[in-house]
Amino acid sequence: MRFLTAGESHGPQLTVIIEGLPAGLYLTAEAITKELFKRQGGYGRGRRMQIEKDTVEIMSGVRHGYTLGSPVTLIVRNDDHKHWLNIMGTAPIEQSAKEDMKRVITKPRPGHADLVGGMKYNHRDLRNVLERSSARETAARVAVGAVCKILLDQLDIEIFSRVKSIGGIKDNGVYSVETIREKNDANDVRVIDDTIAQQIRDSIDAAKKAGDSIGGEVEVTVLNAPAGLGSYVHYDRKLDGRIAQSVVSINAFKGVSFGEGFKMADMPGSAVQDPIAYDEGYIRLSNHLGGLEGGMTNGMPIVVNAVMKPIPTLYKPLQSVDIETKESYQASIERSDNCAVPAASIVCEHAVAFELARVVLEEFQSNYMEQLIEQVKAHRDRVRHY
Ligand SMILES: Cc1cc2nc3c(=O)[nH]c(=O)nc-3n(C[C@H](O)[C@H](O)[C@H](O)COP(=O)(O)O)c2cc1C
Ligand SMILES: C=C(O[C@@H]1CC(C(=O)O)=C[C@@H](OP(=O)(O)O)[C@H]1O)C(=O)O
Repeated sequence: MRFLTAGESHGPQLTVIIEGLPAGLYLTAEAITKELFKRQGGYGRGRRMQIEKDTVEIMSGVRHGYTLGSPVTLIVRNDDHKHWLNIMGTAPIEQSAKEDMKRVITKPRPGHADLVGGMKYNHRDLRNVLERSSARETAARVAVGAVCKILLDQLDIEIFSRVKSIGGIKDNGVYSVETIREKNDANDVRVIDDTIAQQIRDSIDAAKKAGDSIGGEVEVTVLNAPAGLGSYVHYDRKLDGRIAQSVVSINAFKGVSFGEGFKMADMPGSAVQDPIAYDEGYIRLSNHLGGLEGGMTNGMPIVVNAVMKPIPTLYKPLQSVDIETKESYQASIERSDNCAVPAASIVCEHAVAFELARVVLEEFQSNYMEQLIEQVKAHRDRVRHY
């Protein structure tokens, strides 16, 4: 399975084509949209999210509610586009109004793609860069992940996420799966502890007031993935590596780890490796490694931690240089979120869902859903008795 996304942040729409889905998967636009709504929310988002009502439309590959095995095309219209008709229009530059040309961006924001993107593609208007480098694209990635979650649900594989810290304020509690499942969407910062949720909101407000931004850490959990997905035999088949690529490619994500993650550097081996036992199947007596050994799932929950840096657009901008005059200026200010960690946790969850679904479809015969379900069941039975 693979996908392509297209679309500029203030263009007419985002488009996704997903190729390689089995036939016979029950898929509705409403179910996908439900996941997109979660990404739209979250404390710290800017005004754009009040303009949009991210709603998915299915344009191909589904008939009477079921996938056909042909490419599935999804679109999400940008409601904000109507405010950008002249700026994002197709009229040749000579016909553009002087007013619009004044909105050319020449003062790159440190930490965003503006300067290097401009150098690389030889753009003089940095809007040509930011329109595509914007995390608007992550709405399309969530749409893909939502389809993947629906597919994985048919195989009893569940994926969810939560926020573990924002701006240094941590929700360090050890929570059961049931608690996380029940509480991760219960507040607008997606932490489990309500007192910490309020401290985080205050911290986001304080950063906003100071013209600053903050980042944080998120956790994605995958339950009931069968053992043996991925492979140890070659670098690009290792599932931990594939998940890491998928997650770090999300805008502003700078690090990923599994299970105990970077803490492992300070732990002895006896506290890191997970002892093996047998109880009508192979189990582990702990899950420090986060469900992955040798680039393969080991049957335990997969636990992915990921770090998002603070948003680069600052209302109190840092020093920059005007690319036309080469003079020192403050960077330009684009309308912006000041913290998008809660929204980004949803993106991360869906990026992991894509990698999981992709590896499942590689591993098992999957022209149609019944075949896939049967194959996964047979595999689970075999490894249980191995
Ligand atoms: C959900 C989400 C929302 C974001 N919103 C903004 C924003 O409003 N303003 C901004 O400057 N960056 C925002 N970012 C981050 C930038 O898109 C990102 O920093 C930029 O594309 C540069 O890429 P890099 O940080 O991965 O190097 C957001 C990221 C995510 C995941
Ligand atoms: C549009 C989304 O996020 C955008 C991501 C983003 C950026 O620079 O990454 C900048 C902002 O764009 P705008 O200037 O249009 O408000 C965010 O709103 C979204 O998440 O759907």
